[in-house]
Amino acid sequence: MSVVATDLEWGVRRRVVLSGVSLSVAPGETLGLIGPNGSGKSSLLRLLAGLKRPASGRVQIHGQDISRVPRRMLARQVAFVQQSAATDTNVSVRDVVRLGRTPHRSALGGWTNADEDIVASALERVNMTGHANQPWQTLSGGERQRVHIARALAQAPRIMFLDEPTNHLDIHHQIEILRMVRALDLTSIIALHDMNLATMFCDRIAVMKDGRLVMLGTPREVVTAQLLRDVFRVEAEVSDDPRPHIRFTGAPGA
Ligand SMILES: Nc1ncnc2c1ncn2[C@@H]1O[C@H](COP(=O)(O)OP(=O)(O)OP(=O)(O)O)[C@@H](O)[C@H]1O
Repeated sequence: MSVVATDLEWGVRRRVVLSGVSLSVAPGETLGLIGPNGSGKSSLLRLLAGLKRPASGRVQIHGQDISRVPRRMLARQVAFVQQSAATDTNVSVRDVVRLGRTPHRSALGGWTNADEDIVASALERVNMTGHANQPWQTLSGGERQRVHIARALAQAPRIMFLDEPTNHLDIHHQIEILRMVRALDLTSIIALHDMNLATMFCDRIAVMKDGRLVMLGTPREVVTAQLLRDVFRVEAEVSDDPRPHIRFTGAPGA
């Protein structure tokens, strides 16, 4: 499913947080969202997923304005993996992943074997089958992150939004999770701080700065020494074989 944003504006009280953001993500594409702290990545993801309403502008998913799509229908199509999301504490890992099935269940329909199989396979995909009966609150930070991703997988969405999905993960699981998301037959938009991971796993990269989208293109077009200096205020060398790879050399003037 495609995601198209047109001229989004959003703010809090009198402060403008996002301004003039337009972008278009093709069905099946993996888009990376990068930018310094506070540049508006999470806010933009929330607007694109329909969790917040823009002050002006609009978001269309599969050609439909999401402000007109009923919430339940939207929840069947869109999954959102938040940064360090809180979950009710007194539940098992399997119960957390079962929550992903909620939008697909009818008011009268019970829990089916098909639901249980989907939950089991979501746990398997993130390597958490052995933890299925463990209380949620006893998990490590990285394990929680993987369970949140399993919950999103159990939702069987057509579009997945992920806000810093790798921030608690060891390098093996960072790569595994991004490889898995990329291999899924869905559109994904992923806010990431690690630019080398963004260049490895994203078809295109969008760059946010001060609430504006300042660049959008392939990793090769976007990830340059100039961009790293202008947007992130770091000096770096970017090699280009076969994808851009960044070696940081210091802060400007350091
Ligand atoms: N509900 C809110 N109330 C007040 N300010 C907010 C709110 N939501 C976001 N902001 C502000 O908007 C700006 C953008 O925040 P956002 O979380 O979108 O940035 P980000 O690029 O995701 O940052 P990070 O890389 O640190 O996660 C920040 O300055 C933040 O303080």
